[in-house]
Amino acid sequence: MDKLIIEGGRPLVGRVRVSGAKNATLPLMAACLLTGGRNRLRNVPNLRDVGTMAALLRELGAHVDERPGELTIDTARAEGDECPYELVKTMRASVLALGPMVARSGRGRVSLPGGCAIGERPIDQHLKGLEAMGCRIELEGGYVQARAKRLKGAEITFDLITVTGTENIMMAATLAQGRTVLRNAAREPEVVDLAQALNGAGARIEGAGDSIVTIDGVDGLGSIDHAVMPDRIEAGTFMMAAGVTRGELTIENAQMEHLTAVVAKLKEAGLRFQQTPKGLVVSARRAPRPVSVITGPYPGFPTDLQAQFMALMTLCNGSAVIQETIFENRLMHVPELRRLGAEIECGGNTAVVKGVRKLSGAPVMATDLRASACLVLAGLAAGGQTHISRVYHLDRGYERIDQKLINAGATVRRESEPGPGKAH
Ligand SMILES: CC(=O)N[C@H]1[C@@H](OP(=O)(O)OP(=O)(O)OC[C@H]2O[C@@H](n3ccc(=O)[nH]c3=O)[C@H](O)[C@@H]2O)O[C@H](CO)[C@@H](O)[C@@H]1O
Ligand SMILES: C=C(OP(=O)(O)O)C(=O)O
Repeated sequence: MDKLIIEGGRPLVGRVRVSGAKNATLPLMAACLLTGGRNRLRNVPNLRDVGTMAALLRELGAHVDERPGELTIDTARAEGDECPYELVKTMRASVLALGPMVARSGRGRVSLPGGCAIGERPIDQHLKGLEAMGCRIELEGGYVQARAKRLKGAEITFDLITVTGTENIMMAATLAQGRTVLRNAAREPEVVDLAQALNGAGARIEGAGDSIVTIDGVDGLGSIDHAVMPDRIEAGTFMMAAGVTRGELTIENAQMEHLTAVVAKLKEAGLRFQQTPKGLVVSARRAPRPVSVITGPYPGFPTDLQAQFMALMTLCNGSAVIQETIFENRLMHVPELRRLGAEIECGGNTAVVKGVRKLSGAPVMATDLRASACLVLAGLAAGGQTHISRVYHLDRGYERIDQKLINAGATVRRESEPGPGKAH
């Protein structure tokens, strides 16, 4: 297990480049199962989760060739139909293989993902969608088993907005017989990226990015050849890094249109944004103004940036209220932020952050991916040394973050510490 040691208290100044999005890459990799051919994904981030999804595809019989920034995934022989517990327990997104497996071969077995640090995260909506398409679902021995002769198009209204649920059913529907209409679908840009890649391979998906998505099933797909969209959560994290250290970062590859709600809040807090030929320049000169946020499905404020935003607000000149509405247990960074000197009161899923003048370094522990990013930001702003243990969480979703921060002037060191690793 690695830990990060950050010598904080200095502004970050320099350039950072945003990598391809984890949350777009994982469904795209699963989508390759639908094609039964040789697929190419570009702008792929080098992340632990990408390695796990590659291992899962290999387990199913695919040939995966990993090169820097690129994956070739040949699914001609991917006849396997079981995603085992050992892989699913380290990455919930493994469930994205279920829809494609059933669509392709009429059967799929996936270990039930179960809860994780941020909440219970059931998959009932994925299963409801598959059942509506004619699947028989059985739960047995901790596994979900789905079977169908050929999936049939259906009208499906999700009870709540689910990102991977929308992606799973959208993928399954591409090879179903007839038309599928998804209502109350997730509108996240990663859903759009997936639909574009599938349409490029011959799928007939309309409306991705809206809450109603229509998919006309086809008999087969050609190959996927697609460049993964930039990671909007990583871009947002860097914006907040500039803000919390009162520095100036030139962020390359940031897509502002995916971050409208976030940029609006950061501007309210006093951060400055300037689009230049070299990238998006984000800067801050003084303590942020207090700004309250409520997380919501896209285009709302993303839950995956809530913790990092809280790190920024710990140094605001007033009080900010931060409310998490997507996951029931996603404020675990609060006690760790307090260890760095933050003043935060929590009630249920709401945190009231009373800005302090400065944070000071301390040993802290990362509990999940975005909580880790929040602690990195707070550590960069805090005077003295912050030791962040369990950074394997961070490595699930941020490509070489320590190196990127060092390039922007941060003093960060990675050390290994004894003990077993666990992803969730
Ligand atoms: C790989 C990936 O893309 N992960 C993202 C995806 O996760 P993921 O797709 O797992 O998250 P969902 O959008 O499904 O979850 C939203 C809420 O719906 C609930 N729910 C979901 C499905 C279901 O069948 N039943 C149910 O009750 C969840 O417990 C949660 O409370 O979207 C989340 C919300 O933006 C992000 O935080 C994750 O980074
Ligand atoms: C919660 C996240 O990811 P996952 O859905 O893969 O656990 C995240 O990216 O913040």
